[in-house]
Amino acid sequence: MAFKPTSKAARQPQSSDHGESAKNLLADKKQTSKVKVIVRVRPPLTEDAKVCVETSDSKVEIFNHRNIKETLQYEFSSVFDKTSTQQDIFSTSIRPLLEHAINGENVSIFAYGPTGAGKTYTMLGTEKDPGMIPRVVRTLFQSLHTPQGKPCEKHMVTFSFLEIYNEKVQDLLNPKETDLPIREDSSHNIFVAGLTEKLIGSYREFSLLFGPASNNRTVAATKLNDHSSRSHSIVQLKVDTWKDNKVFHGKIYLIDLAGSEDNRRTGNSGVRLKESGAINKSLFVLGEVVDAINNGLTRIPYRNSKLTRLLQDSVGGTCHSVMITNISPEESFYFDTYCTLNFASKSRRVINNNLPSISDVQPPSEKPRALKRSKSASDFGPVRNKQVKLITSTSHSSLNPSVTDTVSSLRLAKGQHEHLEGTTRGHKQQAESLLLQRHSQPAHECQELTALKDLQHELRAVKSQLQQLQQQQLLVRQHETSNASTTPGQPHKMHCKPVARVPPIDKIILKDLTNTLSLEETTSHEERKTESTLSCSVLFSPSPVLFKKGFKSTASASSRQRQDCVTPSKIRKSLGEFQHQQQKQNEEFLEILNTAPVKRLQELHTVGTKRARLIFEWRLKNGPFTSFGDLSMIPGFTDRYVQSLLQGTASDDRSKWSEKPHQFQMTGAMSQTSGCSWTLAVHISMNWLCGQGLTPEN
Ligand SMILES: Nc1ncnc2c1ncn2[C@@H]1O[C@H](COP(=O)(O)OP(=O)(O)OP(=O)(O)O)[C@@H](O)[C@H]1O
Repeated sequence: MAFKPTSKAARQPQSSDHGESAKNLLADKKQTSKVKVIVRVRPPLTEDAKVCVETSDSKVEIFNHRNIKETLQYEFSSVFDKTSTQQDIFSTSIRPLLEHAINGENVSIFAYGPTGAGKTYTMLGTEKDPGMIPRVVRTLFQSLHTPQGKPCEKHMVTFSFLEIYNEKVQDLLNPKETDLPIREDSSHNIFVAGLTEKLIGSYREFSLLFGPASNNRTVAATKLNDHSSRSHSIVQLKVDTWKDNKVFHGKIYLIDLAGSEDNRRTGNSGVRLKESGAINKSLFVLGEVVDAINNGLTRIPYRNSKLTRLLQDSVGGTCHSVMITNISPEESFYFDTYCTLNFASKSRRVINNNLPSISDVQPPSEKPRALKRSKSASDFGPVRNKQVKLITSTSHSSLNPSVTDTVSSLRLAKGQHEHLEGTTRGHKQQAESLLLQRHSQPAHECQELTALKDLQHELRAVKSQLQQLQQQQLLVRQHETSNASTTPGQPHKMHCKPVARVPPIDKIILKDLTNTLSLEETTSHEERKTESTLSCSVLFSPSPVLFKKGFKSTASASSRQRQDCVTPSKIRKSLGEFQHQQQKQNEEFLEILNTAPVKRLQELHTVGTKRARLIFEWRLKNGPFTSFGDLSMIPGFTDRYVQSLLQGTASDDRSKWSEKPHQFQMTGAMSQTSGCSWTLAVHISMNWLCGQGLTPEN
């Protein structure tokens, strides 16, 4: 190498004496380049795994757990499915960026995703199938070498390797340095003071340093990944280029982020739990930074974490960034995938598949219904596979919509069940380890006592949620069994209890509402209460399509008039609208919880400054709320408070409604299932079938 490293202050590509290229760069500075977000779906890890992710062109689809009639569709710059190779990703999305670094611009490439989704595989790869890091270095040197394969004297490359672990910068080339400061020079270049920089002239020189240094990375086994990366590992390549007696400084960051974690599933405790808090906080801030850049905001919160502070001169501005979002296709990772897609893409389309819901159970139609979208049997993973299969098996007679829908319901209930079981196990482990600590230390020294209390509290909430789901699962399974045994052409039967017959849901709903109306006739005051209790949150006006169209409009009329007015189709429609509205409101509320600043949060009903700050801090530490249930994990947020926050009513209202089992169940379902309107639908319908003193023969 003919050139010595230049001073850090010289690492400013936009200096006015950089010649023509620099002028162009200066002109470009006005434009802020967005972070390109691509998605990679890894192959299922076992052959018989059920998958829940479907990809097409630049779109990713998953089913909507809040409403099984719907599909969520996300759009990205590019989507790489399970068959994609490292070479595909490198040649289409990464290689074009290298030219920018050689021209003196900054480039960052980072892999984001939940633990076990394939980030390390994508960035590092294997010996046989190298990932982005080795490919970038190899290709960079190929570009910098002369056609004869000799190093070109116009360029110089320095290599550094660091990790950010628990918000501390550690030098992986010199592991003794464990907490290096991040600084900014007078030209706004960001650098790590004291970080080892090694001059490298070939890929071989790089691998000789990189291999051993990788062993210094902090990895540990979690329940979901035996070699889980517990830190953000960052390869830094500085590329200095001399041209026309001027020097251009480019920088490439190659980042394997630590996995975004749901500690309820990873079973993390103690040190792992602390690591996890730091991981989730920095990823949350990274998400905010990417959002701010992609939305063209002027204030970008780089300083809120070490990771984003370090990336300040390499993400946004004139820099070129690609975020590779890794997701797992297995159904067991559904909630991770759902959160990751929401993180990576702030916009999504909800597609109504127009399938009947479990509350729409009807006798089979005469002719098989055409599938709305004519797709192959592999369409949308096993959910649709199963539907297609079931449809085929009944195609000689009639399509029984309830069977297909119930199967989806059951699968979802199973998914939630597994999720909660994982959660419960995780909490138990955490509680056990904290208890151990408690016994081994004097009480006043045990800093984790508060955490233990919170965990025990949370554990109780999760257990009751689990019980709910188990009951639902049982009911749905009974329902499925009865449907599956329905022979083609026969009227549809639904078994609430073994071998029991139940009339079509229309009649049940009508009867149910008529009962309700006669109850309501006794007190119009209670009717008003019902409305407010049913509203999920005081944030939203008490809903009520159901009441506007059903209960309310008929409450003052005579019983006969009411029956005329409340037709089954009206009620079904109202129910559908109600569920839809409920779901929309829930999503809006979650959105507020996940995005609103403290000032906005404190405007929510019963949320003062202190609680708003607690919500905000929890979000910072643990990432976005995935459901309303998460609220009860915030220290000081009791179940009772969360319920009253969601319902917007004093908690003692509930007891009044226990007189009316269907209403009580509706509110109960909403609060306990974190606003999952699908569960609400199951509760309503199952309760209609089994509760209210309705025998199946009625
Ligand atoms: N595209 C792929 N093809 C084949 N196997 C893959 C692919 N992606 C990931 N895997 C495998 O999946 C497992 C988990 O991958 P990996 O360790 O890269 O996950 P990760 O997202 O880095 O997890 P963590 O955040 O916990 O470190 C590994 O066994 C890996 O070999």
